[in-house]
Parts: sequence; structure tokens; C-alpha cells
Amino acid sequence: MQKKKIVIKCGGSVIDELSSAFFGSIASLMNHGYEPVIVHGGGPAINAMLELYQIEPKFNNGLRVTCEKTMEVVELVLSGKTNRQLVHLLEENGLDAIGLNGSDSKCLVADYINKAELGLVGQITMVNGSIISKLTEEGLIPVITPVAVSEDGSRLNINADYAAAAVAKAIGADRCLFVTNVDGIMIEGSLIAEASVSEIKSYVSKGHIYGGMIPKVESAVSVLETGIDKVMIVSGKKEFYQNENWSGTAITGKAGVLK
Ligand SMILES: Nc1ncnc2c1ncn2[C@@H]1O[C@H](COP(=O)(O)OP(=O)(O)O)[C@@H](O)[C@H]1O
Ligand SMILES: CC(=O)N[C@@H](CCC(=O)OP(=O)(O)O)C(=O)O
Repeated sequence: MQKKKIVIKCGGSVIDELSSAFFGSIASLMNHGYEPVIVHGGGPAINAMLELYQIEPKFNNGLRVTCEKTMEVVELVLSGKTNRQLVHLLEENGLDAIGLNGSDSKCLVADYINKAELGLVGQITMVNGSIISKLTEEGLIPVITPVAVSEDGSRLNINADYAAAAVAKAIGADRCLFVTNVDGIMIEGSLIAEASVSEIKSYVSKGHIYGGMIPKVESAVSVLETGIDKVMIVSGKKEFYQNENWSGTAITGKAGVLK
């Protein structure tokens, strides 16, 4: 069977609530020839740990302003807690997974976005796709933490939605999924099954899509630009795939720049 690559971004908002039906959907994808690569978030867990350290979380346009001390906490939580939690859950559900910090073996290389304003926050410039394929070829599910290494050897904090989009583009994924704590894109209380890029732009400009959904739709649009024809936003609380049937919101159509 021809293998298809799927990048699954698992949001920090839902990691504590992932259901066995969610893991069943991943197993079903694998039975249908998909090789999953997971990129995880963990924003809420980072906030909780910063509180213990008495550091006030600070965001600028949805990105965490990251000083050296905050970066230490980000890596401690994402690599030491959230990544472990997800790998254990996958294993418990019969899925063979392996954790990978984005900075290991230069899996994710990034450049500072704006060192003066954001500190140690990066955008990905290169992905070591060969290390990822070696793992998937072994039948393992790589679970990647969105911490990257810069050219100067610093660790940089990467928004997990953007990290997933960069990985999807680099490995030429056939599909990209954003797993979160809602059923998909909701507009005035109703789930939207499918939206084009222009509809997405209009929802954003009218304020129907806001907050944490914005980096997801921006990432979805950037992934569509590379030729993947369908990107999904789905819930991690329930089944999202069974026998080629998907639930959630599909973002499709001709890509454009989200302004
Ligand atoms: N139109 C929308 N439909 C659904 N959720 C939305 C929408 N606009 C904003 N959101 C918010 O986006 C959140 C998901 O983003 P976020 O909290 O960053 O999750 P994650 O940790 O999974 O990345 C939802 O819980 C919801 O509060
Ligand atoms: C630069 C930046 O903002 N990094 C994010 C990385 C984690 C993340 O993106 O987690 P979610 O997917 O749960 O939001 C942060 O520090 O919170």
C-alpha cells in the first residue's frame, strides 16, 4: 500500500482530555495507509508552571514573549511533561511512539522572529525531514516538541501550530490536522464542515475567528499554499476519522494570503 503522510498537531488545550476514540482514529488512519507525525503544544501547562515560578506569562500577537528563564520553563514543560504525557498515552492505546525534542539532531532549525520584542522565539527555517522519515519507516510515530535550535546554538520557542505547518511542508505531507478542544471552526454556534480560504479570511476580519484559532487557520492556509488540498481542524475529545470519513472543519480551496 502506498504510504500517505499526515502531520497531526495536538494542542495543549486538549492533551488532558484526549479520548480513546481519538487514538482509535489514529489507529484507523494507520490501517488506511497513513504514516502519522505528531507535533504537540502545551501552552496551558507552560502557564501553570510559570505561575509556580512566579513568572507572569506575556504574549505579543499570540506568541509568548520568552526570556532565558521562561525558555527554561518552556523546554522543561514541553519536553519533560507534555511530550512524555502524549507518548505514554499513545503507547497505552497500542500505538508505538517516540518523543523527539525539535532541537535534537537539528530536527527543527529556526531564526529569531524579533529578538528585541519577543526574545527567544523563532520561525522555522529548516526541518530535518530525514530523521523524521527514518522513524516513520520503522513504524514509529514521532512526537515532536516545538523547540528549535538557532544558527547561534540557542534554543528557540516555536508556536506549535506554525511548527506543525513547517513540518508538513518539509516532509511533503498529504494531510495536516490541527487537533484542539472544540469540534472545529464554529460560526455563531454552528460547526462549519468546510470553508474556503476566502471564507476563512472573511471570518477572521469579522471577528468570528479569534485568539488561539488564528495561528491554526494561518498555518492551514500556509500549508494549502504548498499544494495539500485539504487541512482539517478536529476535536481530540472524540473520533475524527473512520473508514475515510472525517469530522471537523476542512479548510480547502485556492490558497491566498490571510490578511
Ligand atoms: N470560530 C472559532 N471556532 C472555534 N474555536 C474558536 C473560534 N475562534 C476562536 N476559537 C478559540 O480557539 C480555541 C482553540 O485554540 P487554543 O486554545 O490555542 O488551542 P490549542 O491549544 O489546541 O492550540 C478554542 O477553544 C476557542 O476558544
Ligand atoms: C512562541 C510560542 O508562543 N510558543 C508556544 C509553544 C506551545 C504552544 O504553541 O502550545 P499550544 O499549541 O497549546 O498553544 C508557547 O510558549 O505557549
